Amino acid sequence: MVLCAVRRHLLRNSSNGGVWVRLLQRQSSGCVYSSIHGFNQEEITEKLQAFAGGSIDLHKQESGIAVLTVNNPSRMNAFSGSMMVDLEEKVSQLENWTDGKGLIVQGAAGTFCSGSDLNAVRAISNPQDGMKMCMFMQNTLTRLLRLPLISVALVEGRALGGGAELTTACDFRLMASGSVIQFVHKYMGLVPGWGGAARLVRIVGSQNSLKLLGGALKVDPDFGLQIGLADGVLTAPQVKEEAGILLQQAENWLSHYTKGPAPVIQAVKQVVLSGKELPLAEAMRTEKDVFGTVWGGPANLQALAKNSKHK
Ligand SMILES: CCC(=O)SCCNC(=O)CCNC(=O)[C@H](O)C(C)(C)COP(=O)(O)OP(=O)(O)OC[C@H]1O[C@@H](n2cnc3c(N)ncnc32)[C@H](O)[C@@H]1OP(=O)(O)O
Repeated sequence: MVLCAVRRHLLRNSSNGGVWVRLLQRQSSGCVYSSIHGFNQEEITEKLQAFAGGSIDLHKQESGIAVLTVNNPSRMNAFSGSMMVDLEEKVSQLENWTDGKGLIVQGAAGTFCSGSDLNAVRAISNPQDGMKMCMFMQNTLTRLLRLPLISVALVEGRALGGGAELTTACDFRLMASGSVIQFVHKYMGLVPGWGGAARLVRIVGSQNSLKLLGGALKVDPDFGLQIGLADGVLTAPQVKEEAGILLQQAENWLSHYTKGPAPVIQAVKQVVLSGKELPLAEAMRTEKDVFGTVWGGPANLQALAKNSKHK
């Protein structure tokens, strides 16, 4: 539905150089829930803000790769309510980053994320509030996955519960040696609610998903590679002083896919996303429209002028 709107939008503007800016703006409405589903963004934002602590830090780099850090180390990077609101704001900023090409999502201080802050969970343990929080996070994580950036979750330490769900809102997952992704929801008397189950099925299939959720299995890097949850394994540094090495390794890995001009990389993400999310005919039409944004564009004309050979 959203990409259909994007496609119509592109059609109206395909001869215009500002098309990508408008495409990005349009994507910010790429939510699953709106007022017609009884979702009231202001109301839940206010409620979440009451559970403070930690932050989501965004660092945009010259390379076109941004780093988003889940930062609440004293609680193993658990998501407080204010961090959920913070994440939504950072996703909005990324939607408007016209020079962006890639994104790395990591946790602070050597671990990824231990899910919802259990203190907040206890305070809003009624189903109504739970579902409002769930709609808020589904909207945000859907927008994160739909960013016109190639995204990677860099998993170090543990990704538990909502933290495991967050990894599925990225295009790829890189696991550091010794790391674990675990959908521990069953142990909490829950199922995923941040869209993690729906995305997991699309990544590892329904058989593997049933095993991971039903057994709350610990996914280490080898198991992650075997079932397709992990896309690569990185060697975790032995000493604290070398902590930045892992991020560097992840940037090197990602740069293989983000090398090139931003409009082309963003177009790559867009055609793959529409192929994944839309029925075939609509995906084809979207692909044609996105193609129209790069055909005859600066990168295309430069390549033609160079008479490129691809040996
Ligand atoms: C969307 C649904 C969800 O996400 S439900 C939440 C799912 N997550 C969990 O249940 C994680 C529960 N926590 C744990 O299993 C352990 O704390 C893990 C992460 C394995 C770390 O163990 P360990 O290395 O022994 O450290 P620890 O337990 O002493 O933790 C350090 C401090 O962090 C805190 N912490 C940890 N996780 C959370 C959390 N999700 N919410 C709130 N606080 C959390 C611990 O309570 C502990 O705090 P303190 O030092 O005792 O004050």
